[in-house]
Amino acid sequence: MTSSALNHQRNCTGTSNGHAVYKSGSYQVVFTNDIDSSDLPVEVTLVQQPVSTSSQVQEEAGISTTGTLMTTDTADKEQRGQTRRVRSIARQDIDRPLLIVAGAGSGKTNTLCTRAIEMIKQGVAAETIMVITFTNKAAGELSERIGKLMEANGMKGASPPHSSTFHSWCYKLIREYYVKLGLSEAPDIVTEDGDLKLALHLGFVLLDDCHMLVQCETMLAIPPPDSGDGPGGQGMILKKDRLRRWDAVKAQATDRLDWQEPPADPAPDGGVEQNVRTKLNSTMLKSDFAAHSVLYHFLRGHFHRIRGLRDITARPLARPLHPPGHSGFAQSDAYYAYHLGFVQSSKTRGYLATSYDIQKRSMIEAYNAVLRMANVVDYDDMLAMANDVLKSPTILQITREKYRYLLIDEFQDLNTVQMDLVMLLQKDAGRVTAVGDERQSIYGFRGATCKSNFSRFLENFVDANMANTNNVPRSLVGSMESLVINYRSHRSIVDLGNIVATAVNTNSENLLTRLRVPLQVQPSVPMMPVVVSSSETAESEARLIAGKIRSLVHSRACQPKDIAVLFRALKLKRHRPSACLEIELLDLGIPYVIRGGASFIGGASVQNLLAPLRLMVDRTDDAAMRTCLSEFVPNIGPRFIERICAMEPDASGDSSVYGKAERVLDTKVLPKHARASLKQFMDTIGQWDQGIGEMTLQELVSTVCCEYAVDGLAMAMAELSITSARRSRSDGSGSEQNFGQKSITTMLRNTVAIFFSGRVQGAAAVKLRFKDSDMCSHAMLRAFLAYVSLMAGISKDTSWAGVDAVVISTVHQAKGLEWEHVFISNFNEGTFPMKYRGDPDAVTARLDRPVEEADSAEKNYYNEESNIAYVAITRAKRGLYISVIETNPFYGMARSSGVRAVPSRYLPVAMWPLK
Ligand SMILES: Nc1ncnc2c1ncn2[C@@H]1O[C@H](COP(=O)(O)OP(=O)(O)OP(=O)(O)O)[C@@H](O)[C@H]1O
Repeated sequence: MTSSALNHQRNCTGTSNGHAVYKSGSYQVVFTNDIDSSDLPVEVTLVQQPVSTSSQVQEEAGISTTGTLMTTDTADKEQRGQTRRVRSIARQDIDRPLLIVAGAGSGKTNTLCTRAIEMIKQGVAAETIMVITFTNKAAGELSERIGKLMEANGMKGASPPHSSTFHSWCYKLIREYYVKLGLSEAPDIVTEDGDLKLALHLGFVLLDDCHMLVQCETMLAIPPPDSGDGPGGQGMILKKDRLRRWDAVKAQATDRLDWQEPPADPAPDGGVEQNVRTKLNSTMLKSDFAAHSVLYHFLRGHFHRIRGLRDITARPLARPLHPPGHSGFAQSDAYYAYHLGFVQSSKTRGYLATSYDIQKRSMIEAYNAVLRMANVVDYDDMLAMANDVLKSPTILQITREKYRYLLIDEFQDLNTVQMDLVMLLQKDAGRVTAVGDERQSIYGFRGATCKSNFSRFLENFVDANMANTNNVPRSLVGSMESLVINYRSHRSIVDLGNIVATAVNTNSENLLTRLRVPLQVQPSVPMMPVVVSSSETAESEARLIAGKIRSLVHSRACQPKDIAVLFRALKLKRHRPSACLEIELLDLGIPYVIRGGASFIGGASVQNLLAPLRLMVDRTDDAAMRTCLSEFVPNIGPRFIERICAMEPDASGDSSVYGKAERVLDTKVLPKHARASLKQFMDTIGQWDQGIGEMTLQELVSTVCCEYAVDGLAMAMAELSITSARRSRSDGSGSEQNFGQKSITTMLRNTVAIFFSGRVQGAAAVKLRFKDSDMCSHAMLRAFLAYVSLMAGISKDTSWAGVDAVVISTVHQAKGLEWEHVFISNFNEGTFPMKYRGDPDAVTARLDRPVEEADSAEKNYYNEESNIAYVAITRAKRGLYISVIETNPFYGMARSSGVRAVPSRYLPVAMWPLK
């Protein structure tokens, strides 16, 4: 018997209105099934007792409460009281430091914005105020809130304070003072998708099998044949086999990368990617020794790593690793992600400066060297370089004058370098306001130094405005305020947040634990139940959530954009945890967008199918053409694709792969059977293109699916995860294969339907006034493809901002945001928290961990995991729906194994779904 069932037996106390009622402590658990479809899993609703848990939690924390509901008058008074309180905090001496430590939804950001307005009211020039946060979205929200407050305070039209992210502010500084960094021109920002992966790829590409590894090692250790420099360079007699091997290395590299002889001068408009290629090409071809050695180290770092990986997984790298845009890229994406993740997190944590092992160091150094050669900076560079710029006393003075007041949101997320920047700017003046919440510290894995941020603030800004009341030694206190009322959420959501926040055994009693008080709710806030549901599988969970979303949207309780579904992670190996939900939402015609992870619709199986359509709107889309060649043209493999790519551009300079494929048909470069298949493909695309204007978009998409959907099936099965693929639908569609194919086809057809539905407010379809009965045009097709990219989380196109769609997001990406209704998927052990694997690389090494706590890595890890649960819960304003899956599909708990998944430890036992 499961523990939830035990709990069921223990607590059942009778029935009420047809529902079984269970009591546990101060909870009332109502066993209900209020969802229309009878085959849905049973849902359990937690309703708190009238004298709510708020009072219990507050009493335990020593906070008195009457626990009674207030009248409207009282609520108004309460509201006015809070407004006064926020103002009084905001007005505290603006020239002195202020630290506000408070829980989720308690108005920290609000208070920060109000303080900026107070500063302007008191005569501070707006342009000397800098309000700073972490993400563009949060910075945008800050601007919006400040704008509204300015309007409310009669300052409409006046110039607002600067609001920026740390990174964009640092980048501005670097661009202004790049000469001080010894750079000849201002660096560009490396692009996540292209350049970073390319930098790593340049190492990988030569190393995709053992044979090549050995060759690279040998060949790169000696200068190439035409070298005049380097050790043993001049006059060195190279044996014939070595010469041959060198040519072989170069030939393979040429094949893989479209390696070209570098032009005399890099094309000025060639872009960052071209520059990286050109410079590294020349290191190979011209054998400039210094650059050659950089490449050598770069490669060395990688193949040690790759060998290590190979040992761990005991799997050879069977597939070549492909550059972004190459048709095989999706498969190798995981490798890039792994290596990029490693390099970036290592840089952030500053391993380079510590005694990290030599291979890893050389890998990072080499990676940095590639970026420097291309004169691009990544996000870590921006911070470190800004710190370097500010080492100049003159620049520091100018910058301090320019930004006299600094206001920081999400203070707990600063890393050491960001904290150093704050100190550099404000240590003497102390005109700094910081707001934060230790409970929302979830970026330890990226180097955030939460605890030391607070203590550094307090130690450095000892000039206290006022002491905190929680027995914090006055000598330590800079200036603190605690906001204790949550203005965002309904009572039961706040209660659950408090339970998660207090249930966790935190580290020893420290300053912050003394500052931490449970959140209270506005007494006037009505009580809405937190809904806990239990589903058998990921598929039934998806149906349950999608069904609930449909009822919310249909009942006009809210719009799709007021709803979020939060996942702990959106990509686990090759599984896409959101895949089932995406299918269900599309089935129901509900638009969605993905934030912070990979979606099923963004995965290779669906995106490959869109490649022919992409080609139709842009024949020069080489990535789409390569995808089509490798996925949909029989008899054409990687070798033939490279032969096509190696064709010369035509007289007009057309160097597109599509153009080359057309020309290759008139040559004997490919064997007859391959040419025949290629011709058939090109004819099909040509026919479809001619058909544009004669069929609707729906017909066009259906035609493409009919022709090609079956080809991407294997990948789709993997992405849907085994359990999804095994699902047999009630419509009797039968086999796994049918299901996969049907899913993809239906998904795309449904996506088209949503595109036209007019639901996607602010979207191009609406702006351009397309109708589903219109014949498809190139403009319509382009808009549709842009929409799919947005849904998939691939696009960063801002013209789609404000799209009315359900947000599917990771918890990390949801930080600082709020929605009317929040669903949390898979609230199981193993997901919330994710299992500690004891690997400091992967999870929890933190710079702020004192030496004596070194053995408490696991404890720190689970602390941060509980913060993640806390952040997820506290994003909800009105409705919180927690879903437990009984057979957790992502952690090997297959139903057949008989192992039942356990609800998350953060869910009080009284709330466990009963079966
Ligand atoms: N004094 C107030 N009166 C009414 N509503 C408020 C007040 N302060 C904040 N709110 C509302 O409560 C919600 C949360 O506010 P805010 O985002 O400022 O909190 P926060 O402490 O920064 O939250 P988090 O740390 O979870 O991101 C917002 O919807 C905001 O409009």
